[in-house]
Amino acid sequence: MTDTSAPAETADATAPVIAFLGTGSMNGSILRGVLASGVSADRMRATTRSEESAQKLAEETGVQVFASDADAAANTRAVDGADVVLLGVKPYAILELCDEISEALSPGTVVVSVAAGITLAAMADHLPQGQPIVRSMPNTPSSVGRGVFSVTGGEHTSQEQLDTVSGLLSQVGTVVNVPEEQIRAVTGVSGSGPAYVFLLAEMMQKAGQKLGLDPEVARVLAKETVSGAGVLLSREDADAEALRKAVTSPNGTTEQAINTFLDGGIEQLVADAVAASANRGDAMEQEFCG
Ligand SMILES: NC(=O)C1=CN([C@@H]2O[C@H](COP(=O)(O)OP(=O)(O)OC[C@H]3O[C@@H](n4cnc5c(N)ncnc54)[C@H](O)[C@@H]3O)[C@@H](O)[C@H]2O)C=CC1
Ligand SMILES: O=C(O)[C@@H]1CCC=N1
Repeated sequence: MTDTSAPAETADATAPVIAFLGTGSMNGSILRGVLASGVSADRMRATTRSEESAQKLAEETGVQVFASDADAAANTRAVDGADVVLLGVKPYAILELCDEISEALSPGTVVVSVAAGITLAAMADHLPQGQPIVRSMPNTPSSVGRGVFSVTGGEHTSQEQLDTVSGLLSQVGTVVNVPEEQIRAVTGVSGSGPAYVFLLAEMMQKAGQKLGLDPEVARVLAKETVSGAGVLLSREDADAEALRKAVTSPNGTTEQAINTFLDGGIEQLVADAVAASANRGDAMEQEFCG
């Protein structure tokens, strides 16, 4: 275990205590976002697989971090006394983690899974009878407070408990409520979505290089274009179509590029890619939840 000294700020004793179990890309993004939103490190605990990553995370964040390879009880220690437990391990490991922490959970602790392909019913089978459960589909921009999350409450989750989880997640992004059968679509659009945008940036950089730009210049142009366009789109009432049209002069350069995308079938390709992500979520449900 890596036990850090108490952080300087005073913890808000009314804020929920959150345990982040498995703090890789996704749960690490949420943890960092929650911390940056002003929640005290005193109200959080985390676990990682290795002692080395536990130490790094503890030093970076001031959160108490337990390493599961050094301490077999790491996850149960982190859960003890938590109001909300965020399960952030890979899908294949979620149900085993539910079994592992079951005895340490209080009846009112809300267990939230951010995993693709793990159903509420499967989690309920691996947690104590009546345990409040929430299934969420997040995305990584939550690390900068710009995530988007779907939430779906389980059978024994009260509206108040769902509101607690939504309130927590809304500190690092936008929260939408969806029925469980729509999580596949959320996964296709926003869960996997940041990767599509980064892929576009990568491809723009490569295309710029092909046209003779220095690699570093191409990188800066692609990165600043994609992130700058994201800022424009993030403004209230901004509309993607209107913003696109504002760049596209009649018979100008952009029109040629947009027509090339459309003639090349980008609309169908994007629909196919979003559906492929959703379908993979379905297949994972079959694989891991029976
Ligand atoms: N990466 C993403 O953009 C998104 C991921 N998700 C979901 O988030 C979950 C995690 O995915 P990533 O963060 O991408 O994976 P990751 O591999 O980056 O993170 C998982 C972390 O859990 C740790 N871990 C594994 N077993 C552990 C244990 N027993 N105790 C403590 N720590 C343990 C691993 O060392 C690793 O750091 C998955 O279920 C995925 O479906 C959902 C939406 C988006
Ligand atoms: O690729 C994955 O399986 C996870 C779930 C959504 C985004 N990343």
